[in-house]
Amino acid sequence: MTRLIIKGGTVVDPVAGKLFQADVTVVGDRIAHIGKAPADKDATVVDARGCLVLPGLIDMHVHLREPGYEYKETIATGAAAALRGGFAAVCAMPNTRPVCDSAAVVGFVLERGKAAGRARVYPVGALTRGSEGKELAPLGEMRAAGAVAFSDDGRWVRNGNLMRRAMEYAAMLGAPVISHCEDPDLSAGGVMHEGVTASVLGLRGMPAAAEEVAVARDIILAALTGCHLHIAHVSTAGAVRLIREAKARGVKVTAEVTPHHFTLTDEAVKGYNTNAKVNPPLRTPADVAALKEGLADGTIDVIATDHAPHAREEKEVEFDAAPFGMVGLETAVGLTMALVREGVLTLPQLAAKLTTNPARILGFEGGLLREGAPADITLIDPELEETVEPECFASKSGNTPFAGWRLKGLPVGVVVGGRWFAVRPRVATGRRTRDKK
Ligand SMILES: NC(=O)N[C@@H](CC(=O)O)C(=O)O
Ligand SMILES: [Zn+2]
Ligand SMILES: [Zn+2]
Repeated sequence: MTRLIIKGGTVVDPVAGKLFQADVTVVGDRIAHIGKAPADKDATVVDARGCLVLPGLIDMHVHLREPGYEYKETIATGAAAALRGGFAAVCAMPNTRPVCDSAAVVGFVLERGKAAGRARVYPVGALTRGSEGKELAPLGEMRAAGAVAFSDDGRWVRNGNLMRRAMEYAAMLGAPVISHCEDPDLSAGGVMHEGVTASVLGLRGMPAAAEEVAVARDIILAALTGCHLHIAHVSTAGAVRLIREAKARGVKVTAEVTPHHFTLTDEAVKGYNTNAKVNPPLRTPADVAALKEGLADGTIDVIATDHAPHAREEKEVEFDAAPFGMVGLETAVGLTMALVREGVLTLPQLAAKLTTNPARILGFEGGLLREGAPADITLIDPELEETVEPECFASKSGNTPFAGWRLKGLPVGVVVGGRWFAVRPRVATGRRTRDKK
C-alpha cells in the first residue's frame, strides 16, 4: 500500500481544541499514525514545516451546475476548484437542470464526482419535485442512492404544510433539511439589501425580515417534527438571534455563514457591481458583527461558500438583470484565516467550522485527524499570500467581488482518500498552479 508522510507540520485538533507538532502518516486511504514518523525511504514525504495540518476541509454548500449549466461549471471543474481552495469534499446543491430530485440524478452526480477524481462530491437531493414547492420529491429513493441532505436551495419551501411533511420524512431517513430562508413575498423584486445603500443606488431592496420570517417558521417546524434543520447562508443579526434562542431551547437546528457575508457589506454593491449581487444579499456592518459573534459563540456551526458560478456574459448586464451568486471555493480559506488574525476565531474553531461540524451534521466519517480515520487532510500555510486573480481560478467562472484582494493564509495541499494534491507552490505568487492530471 502507498505510504505518505506529512512531515513537521502543526496539527490543528478541532475536538481537543489544541495545536501540536506531529507527523501524519497515511497508509492506503487511512491515517495510520500521528506522531513522529519512523524513517521510511519508500514513502512520499511532504514537507509541512510552517504549515497547519487540518482534517480535510468540507464545503457543505456549493453549486456545481452539472447537469444542465455546464457553461458555468462542471462537476469536474468544480471539484478542481474545491481542491485549489483546500477542500477535500463538497456537497452539491440540487438546482441543476434537471433538478436533482431523483435517484437517477443523485447517482449521476456521485458518478461524475468519482470520475473527476479530485475533491469528493456528495449530492444534496431536492425536497420537492423540480424544487417547485408543489409536491414532495422521492426522498427515500434519493437517500438510498446516496443523497446526504435535502434542500430546495435557491428557493424557500413557501407552503408550510409541505415543509412539515418533508421534514417528517427527512427525519425518518436521518437526513438534515437545509433551508434557503427567504420569504419570496417579502423579498419580491429586490436585488440587494433593503437599506440606505439601496436607496442611494435606486435599487429595489430585500429586507432582513424576509430572511428572519422564514428562519422563524422553519425553526418552529423543526421543533414540531424533530427534524434536523440546517439554515443555509445566514446573513442577518435577527436570524442569528433566532437560531441562538432555538438552540438554547434544544431545537435541532444548525447554521452556516459564507465568507462573503462575514467579510463584505452592502456597500460592495456600489458602482452597480454585479459580482456583489448575491442571495441572500450582503447586509450591514451590524449584521456582519452579529455573524462574527455567532461564529465565535457557536451559534453558527459551519462556514460554507455557497459557491455559485455564473458566466461572464450573464454578469455583464444591468444590475437588475444579473443572476444572484458568486464563486467562493478559491477564496474561502484566505478570507476565513483573516478571522483568526482578527481574533474572532481560534484555529481549532476555524477547523471545527470547516471540517468537524459539517461532518457531524452530514453524518460523515471525516472531519477528524485520528488514527484509523479516512485520510482526508488539508495543509494551510498561514504566511502565504496571494492576490486574487479570477483568471487563475480552476473554476470555469470568475464572478467574485474579491478580485485584486490580497489574501493571507492559503491552502498548499490536500490529501483526499490518501492521494496527495499539491495546490500551491510555497512561495508568494499569483500565477496559476495546476495539480497533477
Ligand atoms: N446564492 C445565490 O445567490 N445563488 C445560488 C442559489 C442560492 O444559493 O440560493 C445559485 O444557485 O446561483
Ligand atoms: Zn440559497
Ligand atoms: Zn446556494
